[in-house]
Amino acid sequence: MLRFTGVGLRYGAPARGSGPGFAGGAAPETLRDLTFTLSEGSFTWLLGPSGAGKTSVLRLMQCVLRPTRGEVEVLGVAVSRARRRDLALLRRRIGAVHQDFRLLPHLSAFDNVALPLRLAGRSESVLRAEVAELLAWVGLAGKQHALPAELSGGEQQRVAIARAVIARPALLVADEPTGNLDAAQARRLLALLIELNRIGTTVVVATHNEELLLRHPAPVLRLEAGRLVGAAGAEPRPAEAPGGEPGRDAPAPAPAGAPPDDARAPAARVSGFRHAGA
Ligand SMILES: Nc1ncnc2c1ncn2[C@@H]1O[C@H](COP(=O)(O)OP(=O)(O)OP(=O)(O)O)[C@@H](O)[C@H]1O
Repeated sequence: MLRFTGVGLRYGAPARGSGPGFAGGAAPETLRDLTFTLSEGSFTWLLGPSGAGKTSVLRLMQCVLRPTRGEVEVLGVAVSRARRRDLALLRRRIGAVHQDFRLLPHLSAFDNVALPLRLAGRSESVLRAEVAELLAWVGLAGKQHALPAELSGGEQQRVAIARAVIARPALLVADEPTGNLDAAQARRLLALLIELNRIGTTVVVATHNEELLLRHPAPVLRLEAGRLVGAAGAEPRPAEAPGGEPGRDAPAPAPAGAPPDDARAPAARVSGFRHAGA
């Protein structure tokens, strides 16, 4: 479960509880009064104009930032009160796709994707097949040995996505994960996120890509100037389609070009699946 209670974030200020005498600073808050709960296994779109605070919300969910006010609870852990060591362990259960990819430049595509499994102590013989399968699924079978600098922006984004999902995290946060992908690749990524969610991962995706919302209607958190807009921040309907109403009651049919059922993402075919640390 993911719970924000009265959360405020002010960049440049010490996190709540990090030192005595903290008065709050003079800069305006980037995030203000965020209160919402996302249940375990949910799928949520995070929307809002540029600068609204979407990346900041995802960083709080990833536990790389602590709130300056209020409380963030991630997978049962209250982040403000958690010890550094516990936060490090918690982060291993969270997959993240960053807007700027953050691939390790000296590692090949294969080794970047393999990293979370190696950190989890998986044997080389097992991880080799899993990494190869996922890289093939995202269309990079021939690029396993390429360094990030030898890949296009879209290819780097696909490596970043594969790295985020390979360990089947309990929580996946993705920041504009289709920003560098063409329409077909974006649909394939969506299929991967849906399969991961279907086997239990809580998924939160920040996006400006309206087509994705129409294809996969799900609850929406909408931010404007650091605040949630809409009732309690959770809207049950996706953005309206031009000339149509794709709401939750009438999910959009998969348009032509969507992956067929037999093209299920690798995550869906794993039997006996358990989330990292579950
Ligand atoms: N490290 C930082 N230090 C200071 N201010 C920051 C920092 N990161 C973000 N901000 C500010 O916080 C505000 C929200 O930024 P954020 O990146 O969360 O928005 P966003 O909705 O993700 O935007 P975009 O859609 O353009 O990525 C912006 O005004 C930004 O300048």
